[in-house]
Amino acid sequence: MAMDSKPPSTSPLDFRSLVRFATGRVLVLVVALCVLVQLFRGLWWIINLYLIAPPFDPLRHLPGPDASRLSNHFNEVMDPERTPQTHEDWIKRFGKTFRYHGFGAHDYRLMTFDLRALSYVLNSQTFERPWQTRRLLSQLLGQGVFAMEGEKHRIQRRIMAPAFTSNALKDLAPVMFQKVAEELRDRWLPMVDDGQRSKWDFIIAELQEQQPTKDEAGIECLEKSANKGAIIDITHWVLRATLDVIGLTGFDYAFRALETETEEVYLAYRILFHSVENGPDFKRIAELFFPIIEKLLPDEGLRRRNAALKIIKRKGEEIIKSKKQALLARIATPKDIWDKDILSLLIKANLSEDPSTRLSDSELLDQISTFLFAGSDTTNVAISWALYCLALNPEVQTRLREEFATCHADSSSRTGYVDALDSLPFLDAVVRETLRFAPPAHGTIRVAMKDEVIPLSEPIMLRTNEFAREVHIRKGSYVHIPIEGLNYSKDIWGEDALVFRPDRWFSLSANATHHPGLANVMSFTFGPHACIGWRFSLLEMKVFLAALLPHFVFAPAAEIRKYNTIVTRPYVKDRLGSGSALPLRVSRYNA
Ligand code: HEM
Repeated sequence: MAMDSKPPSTSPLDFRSLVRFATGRVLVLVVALCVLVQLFRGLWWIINLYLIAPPFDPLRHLPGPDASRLSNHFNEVMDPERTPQTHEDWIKRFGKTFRYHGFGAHDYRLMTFDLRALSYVLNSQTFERPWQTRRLLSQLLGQGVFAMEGEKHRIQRRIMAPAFTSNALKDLAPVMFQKVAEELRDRWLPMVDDGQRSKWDFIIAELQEQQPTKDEAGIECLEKSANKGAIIDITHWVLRATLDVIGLTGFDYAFRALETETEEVYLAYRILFHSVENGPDFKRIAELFFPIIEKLLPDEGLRRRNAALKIIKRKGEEIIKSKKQALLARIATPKDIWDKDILSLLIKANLSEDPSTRLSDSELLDQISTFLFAGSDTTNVAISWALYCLALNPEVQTRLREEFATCHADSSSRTGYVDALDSLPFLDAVVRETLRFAPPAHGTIRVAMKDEVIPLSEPIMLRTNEFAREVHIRKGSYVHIPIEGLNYSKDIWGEDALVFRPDRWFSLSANATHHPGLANVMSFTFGPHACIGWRFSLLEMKVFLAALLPHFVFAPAAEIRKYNTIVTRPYVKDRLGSGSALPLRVSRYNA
């Protein structure tokens, strides 16, 4: 339709039309200008990102693998099936500090295995978690400690620290960890005795028909234990147990996940776990950068996730309310173990009169989500990998079982149970070796908040053929901290770093003894954002192994591969679509 652009004539009535006409024109002009400005900004952003900024990025001088304009190294640095080989190759070719490419040739990212550089980055206020990581986590967990930086983060850590001291954990262990671990054992005993069959029996039979396993150790174990016991999906059961543990120890809340899988908060968490298990697809990644997509194009997965979050929020509010009342009513009584559980500490901070340490109701709720998630998913994976490593190493399994037979807790002492477990050197070695060999978090990222210079312990040769003792990095650049790569570093762990060998913990090299990582490994990182729950996890792993190993023998049932979806999870090879699973053949141990 043709537009009439002739201005109307000027009678009083026409004057109003003229004003309307002019206003309309001005509005169109303003909108067009705004669109133009935005287009120009977008264009400038793209030109700057791809053409102007890269030639001035100081990281371009670093050695490292090259990528073409649109390719990237994400698979090389994030796929745990490839990273050990990639890291080894890159360290050989480029040294301990190099750069790789993120979203294309323009995107230089620093990766370093130099412990001095890492200490600098992880301890410095200049390097924060990138907003993309924080947004991803806050979509699931709200504004908990994971999403915080600066002063607010420091205060939240200080509030929660007393819940994670060795003493506080010693009180919780026998009551909660042990109780749940023994319940898991009691659930498995009849399954194993009756040779109960699950969907994994059929899937594995099908896989073996298609492709018999070639792994000699696997074949040997399979033959020895064939048709004994039951095939149990370890991750499925251990996640139920670890959710029960963190529910009871952290929040005095019984999911009863081991007993029955019907409790609504448990089911809501399963939906959340499921939403991360299969890794983010293209739409989820796009939503991270442009949250408006979520609103414009909601999908079934998003609706399920939001419904689950609503249930968690409602239940969380109920838990907080009843715990607040109980705490206020008990304030006059002598302190008991609940004074130091996570929720009591959070509620005390919520009730605090000091505004600098007070947590708002919504912050309190978000912390609950954070701890339920961080405290169950990671330990589930850690305990599952421990049982997998033992299944592949029957001699280690036997030795550990023999050590448990020598362990007797002093039941008259408050800390007797934990002290007894802590006195078992081989158990400690197996737990640390599992965390080194199969770290639940494959890596982490920091972003420079301003231009910075990172010191190095060893000089590097730049592409300009000059030596450098420091790396210049500009605001907005990413630093990739390769947790698994550092756990496999031959410099620190020796030539057999890629082998699961708990005995290494009895003769550590100087580099490993002085390792800055918590528990001497990189798995919990270090610095102000390091894992607050590291002691909790070590103890939980020990308690579960102590409850299970004296009763069961674990053997491999299928070929397993690692896949990274927030944490490094086990999957059955060629059955990735079935979700994360670790089927092991579990049989009774008869002494
Ligand atoms: C084997 C089990 C675990 C592993 C491997 C693990 C690993 C990690 C890692 C690597 C980080 C730091 C990430 C970074 O630097 O960007 C972290 C942070 C954190 N972890 Fe763990 N974690 C485990 C268990 C737990 C448990 C049991 C809890 C709580 C009960 C917990 C709570 C947290 C919290 C709250 C943070 C954020 C700390 C902060 O930002 O200040 N984790 N964890």
